[in-house]
Amino acid sequence: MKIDLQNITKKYGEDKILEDVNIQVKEGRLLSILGASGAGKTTILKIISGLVRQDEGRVMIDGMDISDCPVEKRNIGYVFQSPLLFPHMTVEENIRFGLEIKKWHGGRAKERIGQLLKLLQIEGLEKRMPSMISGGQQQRVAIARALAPEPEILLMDEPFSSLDPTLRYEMGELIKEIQEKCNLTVVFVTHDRNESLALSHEIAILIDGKIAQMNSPQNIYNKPCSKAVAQFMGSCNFISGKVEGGTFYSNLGEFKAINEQDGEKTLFIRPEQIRIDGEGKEFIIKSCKSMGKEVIYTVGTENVELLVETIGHKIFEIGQHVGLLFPQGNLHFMMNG
Ligand SMILES: Nc1ncnc2c1ncn2[C@@H]1O[C@H](COP(=O)(O)OP(=O)(O)OP(=O)(O)O)[C@@H](O)[C@H]1O
Repeated sequence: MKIDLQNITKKYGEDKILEDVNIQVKEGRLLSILGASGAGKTTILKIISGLVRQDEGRVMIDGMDISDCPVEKRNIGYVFQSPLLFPHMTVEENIRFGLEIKKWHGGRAKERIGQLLKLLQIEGLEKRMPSMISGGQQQRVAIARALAPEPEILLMDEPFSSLDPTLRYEMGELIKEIQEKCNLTVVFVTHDRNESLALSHEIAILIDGKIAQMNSPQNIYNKPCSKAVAQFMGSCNFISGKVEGGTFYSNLGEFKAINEQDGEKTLFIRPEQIRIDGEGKEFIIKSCKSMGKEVIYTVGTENVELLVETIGHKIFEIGQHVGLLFPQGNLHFMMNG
C-alpha cells in the first residue's frame, strides 16, 4: 500500500511540531525518517497510525483519505522503541493477542502464529514468558505481534535503539528480509544515520518539524540540499566560492563546475572522498586522529582547512607537506545559505 502524507501540520498547544510535511512512500518500500530528538518523528508515525490527529493536511493510503478512520480500522502495524510485551503472557499468547482484531481462533490462529515464529526466527520460544527471553528476542516477538493481523503497512519507532550494535545490525537485516518477503510498506524512525543508510530505499530528513530533504540514501549522503542535511549525515567540508562560466573559484583553487549556474556557491565534499597524495607539496598535515579502522587528518594551507579520512594505519606525519586529490565525481555544489 502506498502512503501519501499531504501538507501535514500539527501543534501541541502553541508549539508547532510539524509544518507542512509531505511524505510519499511507495508500496513495498522502506522509508526512514531521520531527525534529532524532538524533531517530530514519532508524531508523524502517530498521525499515520491514527493515534494522533493532524491539525491540517491529509493522510492518504492508496489514494484514499483515511484521516477520519479510527486506529483499529486502519490495519497498520506499529512497533515501539521498547517491546511492550504483556509480562503475564507467554510468547505465543502475546503474538495471539495481535490476532484479536481479526478474530482468528483455533487452527487458523495456530497456523498464523507458526508462520510468524518462523519468519521472526523465534521457534522454540513460544511457551516462555517475556522475562525468560533476551531483549532482541522480545523485540522479535513484538514485531511478530504487530505483523499477526497481516498489515500491509508497518511503522517502526526506533525499534532497535536498546540493542547492542551487532544485534542491531542483525535485526536490520531481518527487517529488510521480512519487508521484501511480505511486500510491506515500512516507515522506520531512527536518529542513527548508519542504520537509515543501510536499511532504506528512501530517507526523509526531518529538521525542526519540516522535511529538509527526501531522497535515496546515496543522494542524501552525497548530494545534500543544505549544510544542515550534510552535517546531519556525517562529517563534511564546505568551501565557499563562486561559479563563473563552468569553473568554481575558491581559496582551495579552481574546479570544473559543469552545468552549474553562475553565482556564489559552496563546494561540499566528504572527508573520505578526498585523497592524500604523498608526492604533493601544497598542503600541510596539521593534526591527525586515529579512530581504529580509519585516520582523520586535518590538512590545510594558510587560507583553508579540510578534514580528510583514510582507511588503515596512519601514514602521514603532522607537519608533512602533501597534495590533495579531489575526484571530480565527488564534487557537489550547493547554494550558499
Ligand atoms: N502529547 C504531547 N503533548 C505535548 N507535546 C508533545 C506531545 N507529544 C510530543 N510532544 C512534543 O512534540 C515534540 C516532538 O515529539 P516527538 O516524540 O514526535 O519527537 P521525536 O522526533 O520522535 O523525538 P525522539 O527522537 O526523542 O523520540 C517534542 O518536543 C515533544 O515534547
